[in-house]
Amino acid sequence: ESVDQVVEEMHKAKAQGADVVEVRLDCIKQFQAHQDLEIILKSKPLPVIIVYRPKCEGGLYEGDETARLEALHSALKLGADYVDFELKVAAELMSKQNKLHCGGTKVIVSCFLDGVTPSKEELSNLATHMQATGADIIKIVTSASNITELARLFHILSYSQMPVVAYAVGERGLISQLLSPKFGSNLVYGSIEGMAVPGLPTLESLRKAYKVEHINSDTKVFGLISKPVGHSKGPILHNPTLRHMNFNGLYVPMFVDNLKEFFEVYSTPDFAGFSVGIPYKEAVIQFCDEVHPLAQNIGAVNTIVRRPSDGKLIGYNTDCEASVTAMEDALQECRCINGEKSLVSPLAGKEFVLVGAGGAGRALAFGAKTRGARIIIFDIDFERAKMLAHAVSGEARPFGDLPYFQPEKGSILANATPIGMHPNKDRIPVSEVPYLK
Ligand SMILES: O=C1C[C@@](O)(C(=O)O)C[C@@H](O)[C@@H]1O
Repeated sequence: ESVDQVVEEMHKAKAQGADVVEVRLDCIKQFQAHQDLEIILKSKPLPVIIVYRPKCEGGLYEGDETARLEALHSALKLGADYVDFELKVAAELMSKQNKLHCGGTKVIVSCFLDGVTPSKEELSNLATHMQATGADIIKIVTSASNITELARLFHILSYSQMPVVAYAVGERGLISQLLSPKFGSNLVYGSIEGMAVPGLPTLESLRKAYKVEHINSDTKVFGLISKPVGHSKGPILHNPTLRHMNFNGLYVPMFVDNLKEFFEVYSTPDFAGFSVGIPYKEAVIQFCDEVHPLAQNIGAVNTIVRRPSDGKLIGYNTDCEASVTAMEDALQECRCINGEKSLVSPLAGKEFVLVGAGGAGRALAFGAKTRGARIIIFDIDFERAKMLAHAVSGEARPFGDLPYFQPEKGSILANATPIGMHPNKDRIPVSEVPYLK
């Protein structure tokens, strides 16, 4: 909001690994164009993009248009590395002055499209129109309401003859930014610490979790299909693993609203595999070409591989074995006798109280059954609880009875509900104070 702060934040951006920094003049209070730009451009530690967004284009500037354009021209004259002109302005300037440039400054012509992302043809026409202004780089930003719209932006990025930046903002737009280097984007935007911008990844995540500098056209994409998706630790788990294996791949969160449309649009070998999260673990089975017998039995898939030989989607369930062995490992630690682990599963014969009979719950129940546990199931949908109980020879209880349930000593409680998920991490589905008869 002040020139001093701009200078300070530019240095922070550099320290956090940015290559270029965008300065939004419209955010500076009592902005004095010439004087302030001189300070900013003299003290810049990195190449700078100067942006001065008016309110009608999503910015904060509400003043006179002539003063705004004069400020942008000052930035050109003072040697800003890049100046961003909105398409409308750029087209007008070109028709009046026949030029947008000054010195070595590069001109970005930008366009923000609110609402549904236009078709590929419309986007191509728009890109041609933007290019005709004499821009060095064109930048198209949309507000995607569905992840499938992003494929049109990837198309523009892949086929454009000139440098393009194209991405969508919002939770559903995130992968357009993370994957944009794969499809040829010139810049990836990230926000610096303490200045989170809704819908933009943080610079730190771009550098540390996603390592965008390593992404290229051969990078295979893996993603978590889920809704919501922001809670997942998947990216910080899988991306370092992929790098450790020297595998050119990237794991990204994919906010999916419609499974059918998703699989239709993202059907190329570039999209090599998926994790499946809440609420799709059961519904996704119908989109798999083949399903592993264990996953078929459980009725839930949490991992999909696109088979390289024929592109078919093969569904697996890794939740079952993973969750049960995690519990066994934890219980074995308490059971070690003279440093020896017992060969019998510590779940054998135990009371196993499962809350939530959805995709994750089903995997847990099947896993616990293979280890000989006695399974008691609660779910807000009693029919669903009964169906699962029938499949694992367990017992379903009405959800309303949960607060009064008297567990056996040493009984295991498994929470397979969204209760306790980010951001309400300290919640659990039962009372912490036992019910006393
Ligand atoms: O349950 C989980 C967690 C997960 O959904 C996630 O949020 O990262 C990913 C799934 O593959 C896994 O089965």
